[in-house]
Amino acid sequence: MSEANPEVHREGKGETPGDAASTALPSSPFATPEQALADPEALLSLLFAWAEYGWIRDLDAALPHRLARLAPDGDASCLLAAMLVSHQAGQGHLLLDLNQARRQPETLIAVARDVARDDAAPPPPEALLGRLGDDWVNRLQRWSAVAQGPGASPLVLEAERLYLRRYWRNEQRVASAIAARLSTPGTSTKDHPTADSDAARLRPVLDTLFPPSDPRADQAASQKLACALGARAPFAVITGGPGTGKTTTVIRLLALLQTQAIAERGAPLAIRLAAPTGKAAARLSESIRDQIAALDELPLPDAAQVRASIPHEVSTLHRLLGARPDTRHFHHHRLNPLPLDMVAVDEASMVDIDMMAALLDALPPHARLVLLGDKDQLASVEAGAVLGNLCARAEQGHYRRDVSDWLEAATGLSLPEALHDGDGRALDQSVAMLRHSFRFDDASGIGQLARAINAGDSRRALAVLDDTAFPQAQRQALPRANERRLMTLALDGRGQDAAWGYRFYLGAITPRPDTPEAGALEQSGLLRPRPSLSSERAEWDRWASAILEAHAQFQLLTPLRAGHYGVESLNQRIEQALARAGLIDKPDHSTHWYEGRPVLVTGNDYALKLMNGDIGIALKVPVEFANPEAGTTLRVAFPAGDGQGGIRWVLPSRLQRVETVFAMTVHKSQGSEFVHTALVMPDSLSPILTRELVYTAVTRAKKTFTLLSASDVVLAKAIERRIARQSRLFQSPGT
Ligand SMILES: Nc1ncnc2c1ncn2[C@@H]1O[C@H](COP(=O)(O)OP(=O)(O)OP(=O)(O)O)[C@@H](O)[C@H]1O
Repeated sequence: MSEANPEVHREGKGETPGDAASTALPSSPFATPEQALADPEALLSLLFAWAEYGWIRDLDAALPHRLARLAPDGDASCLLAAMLVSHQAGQGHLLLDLNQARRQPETLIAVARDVARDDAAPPPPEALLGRLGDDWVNRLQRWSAVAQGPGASPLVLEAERLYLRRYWRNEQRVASAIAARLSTPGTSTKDHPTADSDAARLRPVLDTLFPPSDPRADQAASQKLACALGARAPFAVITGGPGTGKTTTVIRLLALLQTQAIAERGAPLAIRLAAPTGKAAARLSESIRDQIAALDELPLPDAAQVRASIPHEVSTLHRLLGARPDTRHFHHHRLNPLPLDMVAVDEASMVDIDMMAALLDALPPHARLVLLGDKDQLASVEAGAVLGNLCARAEQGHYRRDVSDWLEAATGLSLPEALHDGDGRALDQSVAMLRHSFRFDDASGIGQLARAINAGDSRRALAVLDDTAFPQAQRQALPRANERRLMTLALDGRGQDAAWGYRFYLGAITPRPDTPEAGALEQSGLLRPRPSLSSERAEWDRWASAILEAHAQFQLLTPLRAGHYGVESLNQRIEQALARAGLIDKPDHSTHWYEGRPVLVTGNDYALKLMNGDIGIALKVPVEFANPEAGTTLRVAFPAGDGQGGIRWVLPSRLQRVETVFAMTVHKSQGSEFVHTALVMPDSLSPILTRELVYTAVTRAKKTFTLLSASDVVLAKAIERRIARQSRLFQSPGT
């Protein structure tokens, strides 16, 4: 099933038609399918009509247009394939499966049923695809724009799969760089211990990090095994749901590797931690501080040196690789590799194929790579599903007997029989799955809900949401006409069980005495009086920091950008409701900036040190701190991410790429967490509604999740539908 990018998807396009018209009527201004397939010019005009109808992007129509000039020997079916491969890339797929395109054309391009039946509309894509003969592949093979492997042609054809060259090259680069790490020769060397003696050397350190006497040793067993696997080979993936201890495990893995390096080489490894977005990097920076501090309690040899050698900061991948403005190229690459022995990347599900290829390219061959992430979350916004591909077999383990024996020697733990596989692939031996959530146990509604969604069990998911035994996960019906219910949730949250809406943080900006939120703010220590104009900057920082923390209590999520339940409309309607309730002062439509406006940064800005995903709040502060004469102005307060509660104050006029964020797309919420998260599900099906999307939304909630759902059917269908991004990365046996 194809998946849509929220940036281009319009609500209400509906399901793809199963029985679309196969020919246009004679009165139609558009070419018939036969005419379009017989004449490249007619096809190109039809493609532009499809773009106008919003069925494909302008970009998708432009590629065949360009190739028709560059390589005029291609016929209309070749140009159609070029459009489709571009369209597939826009949907996150690395390739176009020609076989699928012919046999299930309706799965490729979503065209609303009513539009497809409209006689005035152009013939839909499947009317053409259904007419392509078996010789489509041969025609493509003969086209000069296509090559069957390395070369300079814009397209690559490999066994009935057509790629844009960039994606083909990057898929190859990622596959071969990982394969090289999986088959590192001499794997029983000091650097890559796999021999039994190495397992014996790891054992005491692993037993210190995960003491068998710990009352939670059983729950932490998969963490201990993951640590051992991570030390065994120069490539490892650690996947697990929310709160399963990915951060805990990676910090202990670093402690293990550094303990060994210090003992054996006399010096620690050069290690960096990275994440795909600024927000994810800041969140990891915060949680590793606690994890590193927790190492203090363990009697590790050379403890102080080990702790000091674990990075305390996390950078974005862009910064690690040295992004160069306005190009895809980085400062570090194969010829100028990073001076490192190891990189660990968190939130790896958000890393697309291009970034993964750039990272592997920039790593020296000896450097270890550890990827951490939740395989069940949405894939990257850009093309590829690298973590998903790597973890496709993680549930069943597939560990070979020699590896499980080695693991037993290193950890003292034996693997369950079900995770064994005599034919396990090389990659399987480097993938560890954490199976116990320390945050959401069996009694937790969010844990139960996440499990039901992952199992594709929509009935169970609905039962959990309706079960009063699980108050942390609830749902409310959302009839389209019932705007009040939606706005009550946005403003007040659930009211009970301290699950607040936006009234909460706005109460931290302008306190309203004797309101329930004032009491709750007071209790949580977030109610600070607004500093006086003569106050020092530190005082304003503390005030803003409390407001940002109060803001992180609640976030409304939606799958869509456009339409009634899209972010744009929701943001406007919530702003109006807040203004009506006297909670914000936004005089009219033309006023974009007002005190309390929460904004989301939508692109990295290195000059301002703001990263994609950062959230800030506009606040009225002195023009000059500690100078009451200078008057006041609006500035946007962003967390400085310094671990000290520092604030970066930015003038609104300097912010080029921000949007209001009362509502946020689920895609943009990846890498963030909020105490109470609410998801609005639209009332009609669309390809964007998938299991991964619902799971990602639910797992953004730290304590409470509310679903606003217009239709049980839409929710059930979404949970049953999986994203299947097309790529060949580690998909075939023998890898
Ligand atoms: N072995 C353990 N023993 C006790 N507590 C643990 C253990 N592992 C993790 N925890 C606790 O569980 C919580 C979640 O752990 P952690 O942050 O490492 O998980 P995560 O998978 O990285 O979470 P996230 O979903 O935020 O990515 C933390 O409070 C952590 O201290």
